[in-house]
Amino acid sequence: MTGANRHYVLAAGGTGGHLLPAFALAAELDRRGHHVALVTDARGAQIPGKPDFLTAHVLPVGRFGKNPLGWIKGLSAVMEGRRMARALFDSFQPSAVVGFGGYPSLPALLAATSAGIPSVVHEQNAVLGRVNRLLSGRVDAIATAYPDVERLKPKFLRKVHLVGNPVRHELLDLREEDYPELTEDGLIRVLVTGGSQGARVLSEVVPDGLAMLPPALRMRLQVTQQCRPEDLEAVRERYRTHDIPAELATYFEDMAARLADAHLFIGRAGASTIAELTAVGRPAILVPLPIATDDHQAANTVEMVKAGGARMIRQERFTGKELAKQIMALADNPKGLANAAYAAWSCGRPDAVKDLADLVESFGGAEMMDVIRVGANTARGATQGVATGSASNRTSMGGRAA
Ligand SMILES: CC(=O)N[C@H]1[C@@H](OP(=O)(O)OP(=O)(O)OC[C@H]2O[C@@H](n3ccc(=O)[nH]c3=O)[C@H](O)[C@@H]2O)O[C@H](CO)[C@@H](O)[C@@H]1O
Repeated sequence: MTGANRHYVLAAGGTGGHLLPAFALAAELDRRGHHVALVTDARGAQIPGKPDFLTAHVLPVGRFGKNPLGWIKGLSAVMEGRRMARALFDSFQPSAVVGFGGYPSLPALLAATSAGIPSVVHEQNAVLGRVNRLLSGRVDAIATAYPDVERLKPKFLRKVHLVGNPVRHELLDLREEDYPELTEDGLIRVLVTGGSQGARVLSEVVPDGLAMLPPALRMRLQVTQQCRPEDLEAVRERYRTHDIPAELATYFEDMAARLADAHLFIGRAGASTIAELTAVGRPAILVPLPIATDDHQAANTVEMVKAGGARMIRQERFTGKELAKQIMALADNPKGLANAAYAAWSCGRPDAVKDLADLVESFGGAEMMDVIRVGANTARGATQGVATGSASNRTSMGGRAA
């Protein structure tokens, strides 16, 4: 489709939420024979998971303080970052620059757009982040993870390409596997995680909430729960009191195996968590982080909830009683959880990294944007005039019809 041996620069900063999709795209572009460089900040350079071939170029962070001095400092860091990015582009000669959000994205994309280098931003959440918002008028394309993205001006919809969020291979491999068997009296395995940092509220509410389920259901529970280190002992004690078997850890390295076994997920609504649940097809009770910028975790739940694959509980209403009520609503008949699993699966975008790489590759050669207008995988995306990724992700569910 396109020639190999092009050069691309990816810019992402701060947290794994921005860096991990950049690493996934870097690996895909490298696999296609291109050269890739990363522009990040000091924090981003420490995030584990960077492919070995990827050289990281560190830019100063341009945080804008609230007072005039903070503003001047922020602005001068952005200008310095822009100058450094421009010097890198002069020697590396990228065909396109791709920003994933976080502070380093801003100077890198400013340098690209002012030099006439094609530019793309990828938004992982269902609300356009601050840096992506600032850049949306200047860049050539906006890749999104959800059909509806808040805080995106309608006049920029024509630049939008729905691709999804990249998901690790070992999780994608589970997409064609069946939902784990759920018999009338067999085990119900519940997985609870709070995102990369864990979440205290899950430790406080989930054990007692599960204990409020009717005895016939409660006796079948087997829990796997991520807890912050300081909460581990108290949570262990709660489960012991309720006589519910539970395996607890501060972080599970084997998420693929954990999700493969789980009948139900309870946790936060970070972008990767949602992408993984919908890639594998697991029903969920989602409790968005209330302090997430522009309430983006609540927005992230909308598609899954509408499809019937998840229930959302606001943290201020997240009590044991409410949790038990929502679980009962999901598992209201023997096929309830399996049906919800299928609904979750139908929201998955397993071709995210491929579609994003196709979009990026469409720059810099004779071939242009039409190559990624390959289908319409949501009616809403189509009516908005949003170019979408591959439609192939919606055709089957590996024999898991409920
Ligand atoms: C607290 C915070 O600011 N979170 C933001 C952060 O996501 P944050 O990194 O907190 O959460 P995500 O859901 O995006 O990712 C969590 C990742 O950790 C993995 N995991 C989790 C627990 C565990 O025991 N083992 C494990 O491997 C999950 O499988 C997943 O891949 O960036 C995302 C993308 O911008 C945002 O949507 C989130 O709102």
